[in-house]
Amino acid sequence: MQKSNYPIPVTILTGFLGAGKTSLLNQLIRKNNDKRLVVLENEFGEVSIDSELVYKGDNELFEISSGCICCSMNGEFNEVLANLVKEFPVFDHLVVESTGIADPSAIAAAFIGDQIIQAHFKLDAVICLVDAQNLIEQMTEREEVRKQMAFADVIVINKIDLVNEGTLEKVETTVKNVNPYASIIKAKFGEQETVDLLNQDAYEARKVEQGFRFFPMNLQSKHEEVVSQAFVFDQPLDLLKFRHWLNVLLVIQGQSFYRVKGVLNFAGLDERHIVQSVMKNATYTLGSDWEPGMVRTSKIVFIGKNLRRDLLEKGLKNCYSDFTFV
Ligand SMILES: Nc1nc2c(ncn2[C@@H]2O[C@H](COP(=O)(O)OP(=O)(O)OP(=O)(O)O)[C@@H](O)[C@H]2O)c(=O)[nH]1
Repeated sequence: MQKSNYPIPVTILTGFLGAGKTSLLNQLIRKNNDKRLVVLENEFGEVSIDSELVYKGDNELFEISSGCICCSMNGEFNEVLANLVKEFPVFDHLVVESTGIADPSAIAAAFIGDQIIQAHFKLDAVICLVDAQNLIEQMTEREEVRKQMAFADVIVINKIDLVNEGTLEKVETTVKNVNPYASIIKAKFGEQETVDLLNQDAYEARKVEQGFRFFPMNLQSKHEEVVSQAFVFDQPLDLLKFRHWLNVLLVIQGQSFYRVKGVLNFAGLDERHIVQSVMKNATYTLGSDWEPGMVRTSKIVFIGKNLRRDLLEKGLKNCYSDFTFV
C-alpha cells in the first residue's frame, strides 16, 4: 500500500477571533490543489460552524469540535494525530487551524516533544493572522493576541483593505516590536502572492541558521510584557553546562519562555549547533561547520513574558566553557 512521505509537514494557523484564519485557509486549499491536504479544525464553543465555512476542494477536512486544542492537550491531540496516520495513510501536508483563543505553543509542543509524533510529522511553521483594523485594541484587551504573535514564524497582517496607510504602518511597527524575528506579510481576505505559506521550513536547522545571519546585535525589545532578548557573543559555550542550564530554566519557568532559538558555538565542536525550544522542550541539531579561521560567534534569542535580561546574561556567562566561580 502507498504511504505518505514521513515526516509530513505541519502548518499551525493561529490568530485572534475573526482575524481571517478561515479565509486564509480557503486560499491555501485553493492554491495547493495539487497537494493532499488534511485540515484539522479546532473550535471554541458548542456549535460547530467553521467546518461548513471552509471550502473543501478535494482535500480531507477534520474537525476537533469539542473545545480548544490547548485546553485538552493531555494526550488527546496525540491520539488524534496517531489516528490520522492510521486512517489516512497517504497525504502531503497537515494544517491545524486553532481556535482564536488557543495557545499555539501548546499545539506546537505536541509536534516537538513526542518522538513517535516526530517520526510522522514535522512542524513547518506557525502562521499568525492579525486583523489590521482591530489589532491595537485587541492587544490591550487580550493577552493571547500578543503571545500568538510572539510565537509565530510568519505574521500575516490581514484586512488591509479596511485601514489607511498610516494605520497599516503603525500595525506593522507594533507587530515588529512584539516579534522582530517573524516574516511579515500583508493580505486581503487571506490572499497574498508573496510567499508559499506551506513551505516555510521554519524549524529546519538550515533555515534557523540562515535567519540568524541578519541577527540584530544584542537586541532587546522594549515591550512591557512580551519581550525578546537577544545575545551575541564570541566566547565558546560548554555543551553540558548550557544544556543543563536551559533545561532547568525551561522546566522552572517554561510558561514564561515562548520560544528560544540560537546558533551556538560549543567548545571543541566543529559544527554550529542549532537550539530551539517550544514550551519546555529544547531540541539540538547540527548546523554547518564553522569556517576555518573565522570568529565563532554565538547568537541566541529568548522570546517570552517578563524575561529578565540581567538573569539571562548571567546564566549564559556561567555556561562559557572557561568560566570559573570566584
Ligand atoms: N474586509 C475584509 N474582511 C475580511 C478579510 N478577511 C476576512 N474578512 C471577514 O472577516 C470575518 C472573519 O473572517 P474569518 O476568516 O472567518 O476569520 P477567523 O479568524 O477564521 O474567525 P474565527 O473562526 O472567529 O476565529 C468574515 O466575515 C470574513 O469575510 C479581509 O481581508 N478584509
